[in-house]
Amino acid sequence: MSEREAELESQLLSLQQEFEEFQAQSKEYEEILEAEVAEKDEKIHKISRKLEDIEDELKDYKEKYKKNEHELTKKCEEVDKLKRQLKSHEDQKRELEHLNDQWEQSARILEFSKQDLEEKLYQAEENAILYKEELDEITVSKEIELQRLRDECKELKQEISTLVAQHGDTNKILELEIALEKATKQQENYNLKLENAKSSLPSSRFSSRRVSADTTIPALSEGNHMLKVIVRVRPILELDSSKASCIICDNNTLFLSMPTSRTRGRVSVNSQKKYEFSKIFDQKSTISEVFQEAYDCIEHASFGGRSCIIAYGQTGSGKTYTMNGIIEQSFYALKKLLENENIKVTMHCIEIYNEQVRNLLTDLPLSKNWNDIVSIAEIELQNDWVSHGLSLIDQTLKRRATRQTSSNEFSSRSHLIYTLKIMSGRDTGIIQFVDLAGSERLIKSSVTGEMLKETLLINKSLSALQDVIGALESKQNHVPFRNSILTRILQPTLGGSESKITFILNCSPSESCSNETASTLALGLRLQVLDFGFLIRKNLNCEEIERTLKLLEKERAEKNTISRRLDKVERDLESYQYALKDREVKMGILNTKYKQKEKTFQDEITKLKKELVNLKVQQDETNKRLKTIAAKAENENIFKSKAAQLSRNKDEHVKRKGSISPSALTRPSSNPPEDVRYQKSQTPSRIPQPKLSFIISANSIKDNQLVS
Ligand SMILES: Nc1ncnc2c1ncn2[C@@H]1O[C@H](COP(=O)(O)OP(=O)(O)OP(=O)(O)O)[C@@H](O)[C@H]1O
Repeated sequence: MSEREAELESQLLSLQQEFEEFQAQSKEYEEILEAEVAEKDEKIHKISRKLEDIEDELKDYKEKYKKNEHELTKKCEEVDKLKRQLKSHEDQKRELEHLNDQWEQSARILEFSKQDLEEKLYQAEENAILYKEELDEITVSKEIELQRLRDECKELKQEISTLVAQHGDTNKILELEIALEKATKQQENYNLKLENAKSSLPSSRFSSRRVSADTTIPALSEGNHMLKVIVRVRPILELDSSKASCIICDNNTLFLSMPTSRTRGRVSVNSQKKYEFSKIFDQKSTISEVFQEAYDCIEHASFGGRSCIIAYGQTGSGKTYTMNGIIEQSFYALKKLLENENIKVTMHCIEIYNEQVRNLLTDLPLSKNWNDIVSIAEIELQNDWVSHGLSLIDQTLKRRATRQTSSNEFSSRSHLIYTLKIMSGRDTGIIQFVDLAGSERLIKSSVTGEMLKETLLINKSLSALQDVIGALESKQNHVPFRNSILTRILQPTLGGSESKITFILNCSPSESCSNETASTLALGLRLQVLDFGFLIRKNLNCEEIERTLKLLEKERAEKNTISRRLDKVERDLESYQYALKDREVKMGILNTKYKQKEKTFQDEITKLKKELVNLKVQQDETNKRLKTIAAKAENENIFKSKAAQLSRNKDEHVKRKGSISPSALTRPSSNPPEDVRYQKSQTPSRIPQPKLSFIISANSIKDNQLVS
């Protein structure tokens, strides 16, 4: 082997070694890259999956949002509809108020004409007395004349008989007989006139007053219902938000100051309403005074009749306070009235809460099955029935459902009914004491949720009670007792044919309660006018009065219908206003929720976009590195071809050596060929190429995917 050959061989060897090193290095590098690419692949895959999920979720939310938007539009339309309804109700209310004003005006006119008629009646009665006196005088004078005629007749008869005896003159006898007949006829006429005058004379003022004093309570219907409406005003208390009083009582007239307009929340003008009731108890009244007015109910029950004492009014107006006092006094009064009777007394204490019934003498829960509860709840009181009954009532008061409302810290949220049955022989007297739940205006009480349901049900049962009384008042064939549990339980005493009812209107004098007081008194007025005409008709028989009363009655019925409609519209208005408020609140919550969700999505999308940008940067870096590797592989290829060229040159040189002299072959070459010098730093030939093309293509695919 020549020196040149050995040199080339060593060069080749070193190149081969260098190439192997490079190959090993590049393999290592390739593995790292492959692992890195696989990892990136995995990450990209995961992210694209997450992206897809998020896109799906986004799509879902967009759909939901669209749906909610649709719902929102629908709700907005509903709100608009409600607003329109509200407006029409307000218009209706205004119209009804106008009608009411008109009615009040015509009622005032009728009241005047009633007074006028009463005046006329009084005059007629006065005249009747004078007429009677005159008639008495005439009667006396006529009786004297009659007596004179009788005497004359007697004288004539005697004269006739004397004449017949003395002369037998028939003409004279005939003349005298005619005169006698005339005198007799005249006497009969006088008698007849006297009788007629006596019978046509109206009863005296005293007698008509006596009749009305016997029937002081107006009848509720054709039957013998007797209703008495009384008012009790409690004093101003610590709990009242306004200590100013809006009520002035003057005997049985009550003046109520009402704020009529408000400027920036401050009352600017006050109007005064006047009410008249058969009895008004002012702030200083005692329970004994109030009880005196309910006494006839107690007496009636002690005789086996049906009686009902009801306390009505807004929450905190003193219903429970008054009713407790009345119950206690009633028990003692009944005991006194029935002292010598052999009686059996039963009692049940029922609470009606949210149209469910509870026996307050047990710990059993509320139930819808009112009939069963009522029949089971009845218990017989012991011999000392007064103290037994009162101690049981004490227990029930502790069990009653109460709640703090805007107007009362311990507002009773249930209707409480105590029913006492007094059995004596075959007679059974029943008396019901009813402490109604506080009536509250929805807007003022600003209630929501469970409390709202409670208030709505209380108001519903109170209006059912009004409807029942209204039906009894207008003598309808159908009385809607079935509309609420309250009216069903009160049916024995309200619906009986000989019932006595005392309705106590409890009022708070606080200025802050003037609206509630006005609505309590309005109900009282409706009750008070029941069958006023019936009472008058019973005692008087004047055509004009009859006509006027009929008119008055018609007007009253009309007014009551209008008032009931007004009440209903007001109630509806309150419910609508509440519903509107509720919907607005719900819409607000929904909007906030949407906004929150939208923000969360936006944040997530921003985060993902950032991640995507980071990944792209990483991908670019990887691509750059791959490109460097590809360039290196390119160089390697060039190096390989150069190495091949070198080996070909070597082969040629060997061949040429065979033909050229050995000296020429052994001459050392001071300058190795240019390409060999270059090749020294390159990779030797016949070394397997790293599989870079795969990596490049795989990465370019990923790159393209990411870009897309
Ligand atoms: N005539 C009165 N004299 C003094 N205090 C009274 C009088 N009437 C009521 N009160 C007091 O007023 C408060 C409210 O009365 P009460 O509980 O009887 O009202 P209510 O109408 O039954 O209320 P609710 O319907 O909310 O139960 C109580 O503290 C009571 O003692």
